[in-house]
This record gives sequence, C-alpha cells and structure tokens, in this order.
Amino acid sequence: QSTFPSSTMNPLESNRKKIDSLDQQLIELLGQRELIVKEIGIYKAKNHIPPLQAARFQQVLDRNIAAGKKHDLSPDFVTEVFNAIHKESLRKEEEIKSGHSG
Ligand SMILES: C=C(O[C@@H]1C=C(C(=O)O)C=C[C@H]1O)C(=O)O
Repeated sequence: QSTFPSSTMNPLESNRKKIDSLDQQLIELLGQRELIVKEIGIYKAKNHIPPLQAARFQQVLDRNIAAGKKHDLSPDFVTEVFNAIHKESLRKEEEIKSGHSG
C-alpha cells in the first residue's frame, strides 16, 4: 500500500470529503426548492389550482434531462431524481391543500 505525507489526506479520504460537501449542498438546494414549492402550494390552495401540473413538470423534466446530458448524467437517472423530487412536491402541496400543513 502506498503512503502519503502525513499532512495530506489520501485520495479516498479527500474525495469522500468532497462528496460530503457536495451532499450537504444538494440537501440545502433541495430544502430551498421545497420552500418555493410550499409557497406555490399555498398560492394554489388559495386559488383552487390543483397541485399536479403535468405540462409544467414535463418542461422541468425535459430541461433537466438536456442539462444533465452536458454533465454526463443519463436521462434515466435525471428522470428518477426528478420524479422523486416531484413526488415530494406533490405530497407537500396536497398536505397544504388539505389544511394539515401546520
Ligand atoms: C411546483 C409546482 O407544482 C408541482 C410540482 C412541480 C415541481 O416540483 O417542479 C411541477 C409541477 C407541479 O406538478 C408548480 O406547479 O410549479
């Protein structure tokens, strides 16, 4: 096994640090996104607009599949991620609509 200067981390350790930092950013961004979804949910509930907007979600999906390709992310992967995000958005908006959002 190769050794590294004691002052520096080995590549596994340093790359895991990078992943931890990126994961933290992902969670923060998802939290920010869901806060906006909440605002939209409140607006929709007040104005009798249904949570599910299929055409809008298709646009979101298409745009992110295209963006993902530039970062070597497969369309299947981007679709799975955004379907999961969308499912959570709808759960939140339905919760707000039913008046059980606190
Ligand atoms: C946030 C909205 O509500 C839903 C959630 C969406 C999303 O998470 O991107 C998109 C469309 C809607 O099904 C919206 O209508 O914009």
